[in-house]
Amino acid sequence: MNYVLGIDLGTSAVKILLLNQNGEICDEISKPYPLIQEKSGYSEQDPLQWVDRTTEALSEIVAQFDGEVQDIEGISFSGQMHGLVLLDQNHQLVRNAILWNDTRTTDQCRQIYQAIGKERLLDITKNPALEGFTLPKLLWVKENEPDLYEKAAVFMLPKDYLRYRMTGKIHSEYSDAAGTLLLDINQKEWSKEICHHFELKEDFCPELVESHAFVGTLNEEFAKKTGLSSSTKVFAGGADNACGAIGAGILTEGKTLCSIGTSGVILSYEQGGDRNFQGKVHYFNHGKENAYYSMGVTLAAGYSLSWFKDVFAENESFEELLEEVKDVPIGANGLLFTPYIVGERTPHADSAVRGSFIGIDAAHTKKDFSRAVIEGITFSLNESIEIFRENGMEVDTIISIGGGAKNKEWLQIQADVFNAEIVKLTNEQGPGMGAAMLAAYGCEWFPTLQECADQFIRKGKTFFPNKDDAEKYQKIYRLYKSVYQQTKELNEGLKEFRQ
Ligand SMILES: Nc1ncnc2c1ncn2[C@@H]1O[C@H](COP(=O)(O)OP(=O)(O)O)[C@@H](O)[C@H]1O
Ligand SMILES: O=C(CO)[C@@H](O)[C@H](O)COP(=O)(O)O
Repeated sequence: MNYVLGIDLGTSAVKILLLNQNGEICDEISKPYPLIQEKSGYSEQDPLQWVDRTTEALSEIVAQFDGEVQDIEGISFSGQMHGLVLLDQNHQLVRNAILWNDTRTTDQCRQIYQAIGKERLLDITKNPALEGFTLPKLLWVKENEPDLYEKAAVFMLPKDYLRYRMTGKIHSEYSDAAGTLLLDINQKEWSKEICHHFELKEDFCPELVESHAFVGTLNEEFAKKTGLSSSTKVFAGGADNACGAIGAGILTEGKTLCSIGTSGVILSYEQGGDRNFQGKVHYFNHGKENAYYSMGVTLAAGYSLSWFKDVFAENESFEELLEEVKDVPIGANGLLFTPYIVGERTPHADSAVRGSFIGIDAAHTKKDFSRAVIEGITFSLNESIEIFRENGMEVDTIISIGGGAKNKEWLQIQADVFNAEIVKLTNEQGPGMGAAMLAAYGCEWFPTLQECADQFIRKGKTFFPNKDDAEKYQKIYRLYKSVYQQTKELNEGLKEFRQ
């Protein structure tokens, strides 16, 4: 029996899966690492932590593995998107990585529009200039840390840096490159026009490959440290949302995904790069060759819940925190939460807005707040579904993955708020499964990714919308939608008091 490893370099942790040829999970290990948040709006990580935690996790997997280590045939990756990693000429790190949920770059987004023009940027990249994307981060470093910028010889995305440290080879791949604002997503090449505008040398952007491309084998040093064989094949991998989609079988038109991790996304498969959402949702290359996906993003989905838990229920598990949610009626006894705790992306690209609890009553207890938090996150994701529906897409069945799919009350809330059937997968492992599938496909275990999905992905319980409950949620959703406009100005006024 042969095996593959899927490495999901998430925001909260690296999660590694060992899968056999039947798609059965033989081992899984997760190692957390911290966020570095020096100021409000800043979010960084030390890339060396990614490498060290991955090395530890792989060593543990190998130590627990009772087969022949040479039978672990391939490795691939899924990575948190958009993060900027800068290397100098000797391929040493220049600074910490600036992550996708860092929103310090509002001025740089403005500069991008001034230099390229909004319409032209949309033509080339299919996406607007958002604080979370990579190019604005690069311009921020240029403006604020010119000495460090001078030293930078190449930029990388998080999982591409990890792969470089495992193989010694530098590459980028289309699904993650699509989130940089430097890729011409239809031509599948770094945009000369954008690079030229910002004086980026040609070799500043790594060579582009497909997600399933074989990029080399493990280097001797990494193999020795982990106990893996140096003949293990390494495949490029994909952006975490592309991999989440692969791992959930979102490989044909009409399929929709809801993923609640640190961020939350509603993602829809696109066969071509030609649908026009005018930048209202993101549009990226898929991890499947020559395919795309569109997606709306809630910046702090799972993060809102983990923030709430850390601040108000530090010693409780997520299960304990959500235990009593079922005893609270729809609408959390009149309490409404907006999850804008680090700003928002879809539908409000706004880095200054912040979250709110509206309607706090002396009778409310913690369980009302817990329910309000998960309802609010779900309302925010519903705003992305609304955009898809307004653009003529039918969204009647949604595969739900990520930490948020672990709780059955929340899955039912998704069904009722989205007014769609919600399918849970039995072997749901989020993006790590997609990464492992890219390795399995790369190893030629299957002629297509679809055949790999047919073998590996198993559907579990379906949650059906309840008509009465869906109607109640519609009413509250209308109120939810008005909170953004009504609190926008207040939040701008409060901005100067944030640290
Ligand atoms: N048992 C649970 N029930 C509901 N939500 C959960 C549970 N466990 C984790 N979560 C949510 O899932 C999030 C983490 O999801 P995950 O997919 O692991 O994230 P990431 O890939 O961003 O690191 C947490 O922030 C939390 O809000
Ligand atoms: O910024 C985006 C997508 O545009 C995020 O989805 C990141 O890719 C991080 O994902 P998670 O850690 O929440 O999985």
